[in-house]
Amino acid sequence: MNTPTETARQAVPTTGAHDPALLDGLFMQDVTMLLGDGDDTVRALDSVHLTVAPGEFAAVVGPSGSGKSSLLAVAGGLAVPNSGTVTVAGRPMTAASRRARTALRRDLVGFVFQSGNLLPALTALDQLRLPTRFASAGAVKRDPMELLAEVGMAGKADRRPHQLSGGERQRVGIARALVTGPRLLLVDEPTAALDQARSRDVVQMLARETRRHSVATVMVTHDTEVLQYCDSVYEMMDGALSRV
Ligand SMILES: Nc1ncnc2c1ncn2[C@@H]1O[C@H](COP(=O)(O)OP(=O)(O)OP(=O)(O)O)[C@@H](O)[C@H]1O
Repeated sequence: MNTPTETARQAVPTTGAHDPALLDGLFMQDVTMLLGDGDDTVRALDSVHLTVAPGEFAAVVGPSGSGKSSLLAVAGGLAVPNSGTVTVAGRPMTAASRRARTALRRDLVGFVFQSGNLLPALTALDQLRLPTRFASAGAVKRDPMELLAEVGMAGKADRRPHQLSGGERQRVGIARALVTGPRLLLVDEPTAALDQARSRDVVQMLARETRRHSVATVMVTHDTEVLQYCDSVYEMMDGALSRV
């Protein structure tokens, strides 16, 4: 059986024509994005190539200001690059109108933020129920209680964020991101607010959920300790991405 990384390599032919519409997971080809204007223009992404297959857990490291947030924004259709191709499950995240991009993002992409970003007034269970209400009719919806159980939070389903620890909030955030059955999971510094043991737990959980749900996951991190749980590691430097 192929590892996710081998599948990822095979997914992009090195020669000849290929059709991004046939590629599952995340596919980014020759993506360049300029930010700012005039003398202050920055090449936030510089000819970036990245393929992440379903079930693959990819990490992106790099210094502050190197373009990691820009990469997540473009992959998730929150920003449009100046040039290049970005597809998720074969659907174009670049060419579509803002409205179409919003719909694609809602149905195909899950986001996990630094500190969970939960809504203070909602219980853990309601954090997961909310996005299922906004998902389109055809979108996959997973059972919120089952997902909470998967991340070890079934016993605390009725707790609000202030009644949870940082690691627990992050688990709920991961479950929430998965409840609409995304094909791409974008994770921004999930361990920034956690100690080493909890960081490991959370990242191991991300690795497990990535495989279980066959989602392509991209995690930005400064935490080199957790890279051992990832299938592939990339480094961002002045907007250019290279495999480590
Ligand atoms: N709106 C903007 N206008 C001009 N330049 C910008 C803008 N947003 C970001 N930049 C610049 O683009 C580059 C990439 O920024 P980005 O936020 O993607 O980096 P990062 O690697 O995520 O940084 P950090 O780790 O500090 O979050 C930086 O040089 C930044 O200053």
